[in-house]
Amino acid sequence: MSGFSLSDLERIVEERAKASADESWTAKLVAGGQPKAAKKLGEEAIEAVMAAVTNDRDNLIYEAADVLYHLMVVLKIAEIPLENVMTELARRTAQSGLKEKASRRNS
Ligand SMILES: N=c1c2ncn([C@@H]3O[C@H](COP(=O)(O)OP(=O)(O)OP(=O)(O)O)[C@@H](O)[C@H]3O)c2ncn1[C@@H]1O[C@H](COP(=O)(O)O)[C@@H](O)[C@H]1O
Repeated sequence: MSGFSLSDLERIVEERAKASADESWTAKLVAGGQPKAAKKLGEEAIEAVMAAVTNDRDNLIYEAADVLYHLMVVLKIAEIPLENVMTELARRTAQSGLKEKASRRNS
């Protein structure tokens, strides 16, 4: 166990967003605005998908880390605290994903 959490990453992103864009990738992404940052998240997600479908375990771990980091940057730009996402996930624990999907189909 690394002991490192998404909350730690959120704090780092929050802090580094204030740095100069010359010395921080985070600050550069934030300064570039949401369309660019979201596009980067999409690219990293596609790289993770490719690693998954090719059973490239090591690369999937690497790309998943890229996805989580870039998602944290996108959430930061959107001013959505990680806590809001965790609250939504917690709400979903009340129901199975399959049941939730079926309830949407019936509505
Ligand atoms: N976790 C990350 C993190 N993950 C990925 N990246 C950067 O995201 C960029 C991804 O860009 P690219 O896809 O072009 O890079 P790549 O994947 O190597 O390139 P390809 O081969 O895929 O084209 C790289 O520059 C990575 O270094 C990250 N940059 C920062 N962090 C965290 O943010 C902290 C602060 O970083 P700075 O903001 O740069 O100070 C770091 O200490 C880390 O904790």
